[in-house]
Amino acid sequence: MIILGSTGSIGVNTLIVAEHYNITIEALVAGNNIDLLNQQIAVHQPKLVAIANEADRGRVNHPRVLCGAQGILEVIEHSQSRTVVNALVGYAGLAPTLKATSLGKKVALANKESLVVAGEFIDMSLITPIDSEHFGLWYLMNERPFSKLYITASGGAFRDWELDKMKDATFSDALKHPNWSMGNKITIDSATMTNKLFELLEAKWLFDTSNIDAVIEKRSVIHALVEFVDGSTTAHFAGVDMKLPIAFALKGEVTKEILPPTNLLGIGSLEFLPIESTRYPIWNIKEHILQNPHLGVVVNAANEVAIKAFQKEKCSFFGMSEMVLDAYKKFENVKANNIEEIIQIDREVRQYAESM
Ligand SMILES: NC(=O)C1=CN([C@@H]2O[C@H](COP(=O)(O)OP(=O)(O)OC[C@H]3O[C@@H](n4cnc5c(N)ncnc54)[C@H](OP(=O)(O)O)[C@@H]3O)[C@@H](O)[C@H]2O)C=CC1
Ligand SMILES: CC(=O)[C@@H](O)[C@H](O)COP(=O)(O)O
Ligand SMILES: [Mn+2]
Repeated sequence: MIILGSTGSIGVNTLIVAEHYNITIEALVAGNNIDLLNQQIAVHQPKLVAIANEADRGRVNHPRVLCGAQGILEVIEHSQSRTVVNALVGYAGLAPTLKATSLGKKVALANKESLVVAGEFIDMSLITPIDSEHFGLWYLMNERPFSKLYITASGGAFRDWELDKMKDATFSDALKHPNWSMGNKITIDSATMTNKLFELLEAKWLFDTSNIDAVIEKRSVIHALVEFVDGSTTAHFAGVDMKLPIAFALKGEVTKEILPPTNLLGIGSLEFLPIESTRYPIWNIKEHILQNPHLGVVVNAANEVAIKAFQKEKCSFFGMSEMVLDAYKKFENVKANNIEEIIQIDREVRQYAESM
């Protein structure tokens, strides 16, 4: 197996699961965290390694180190492994997903942006999601006909803040996720509800349905619900730990305990709340983008520019969704016919967003 993004939140959890199942690690890909990568190299002895920057090559304790975006593609190209775990973050994960699937490799996909940006052009038969909600949906559906899918949202860092106070929220405020410990980008996306919008699109491509919605469940005890044609609804309860979805993505079936069972008497009351666009302005486009999922490339590109601007204090918290919604309006008539056009649209949207 090869792991793209081994030094990140998902990558580290994936290595724990891989050790649990004695899965051989053929290659590791990291960005800048060379110290952690060297620790992982010492334990897993990969044949091949890639990192983001050439300047760090000398610090990596390995004889075969590739670098940059091209280096990641070469790792995939030269690997014998049938499975690639894509735990890279953002648009940077798309080309590796396309490379792996073009070689017929299975992709255990945490990098949801691959599907948000180019789901139409990805072979879903090779994709297994590493995402708690989509694992839950798959677990519940169990190949039975359903009438509607639901995923839950924690509400993110500002779910209980006064709207007025959110106007002055900072990047570090937004990193305080109420339930999960994750990488920075997804945590910011949780605060704006962009992560949930992305997850609706992810589910559209994975399960070929737009009949899906999201509700806030603040405890993140329930991750997904499926409403079946008979009118019954089942819910997926699981602990706040990605090792369960990862174990299923790697092993297909899991026959022993991965997480402590849910203590039903310890949960207390559960509540489902609506996602309101006054607090999460990105939710204004939810219905439209579900009917026009090809516009995911626009939202993702503008969102990545907006997050960088927010981090550099060049825009406010709500300024991020203003940037995204502006770009969405500007590019609402684009439709890519192939990956080359996806790449072009991404470039144009980023240029537009950066000029705002
Ligand atoms: N964290 C979670 O619980 C969940 C995450 N996801 C999704 O999984 C993906 C990964 O998320 P997460 O683990 O939180 O992200 P992190 O930011 O924690 O990790 C990202 C990983 O990608 C590496 N990386 C980033 N840029 C590059 C680059 N240019 N070249 C090589 N490596 C790079 C980082 O390296 P380094 O750190 O060494 O710089 C790190 O190993 C995202 O798409 C996210 O939406 C989905 C569900 C849950
Ligand atoms: C763990 C996981 O799957 C994340 O996508 C998490 O669900 C994000 O939390 P939010 O529900 O706050 O977006
Ligand atoms: Mn999720």
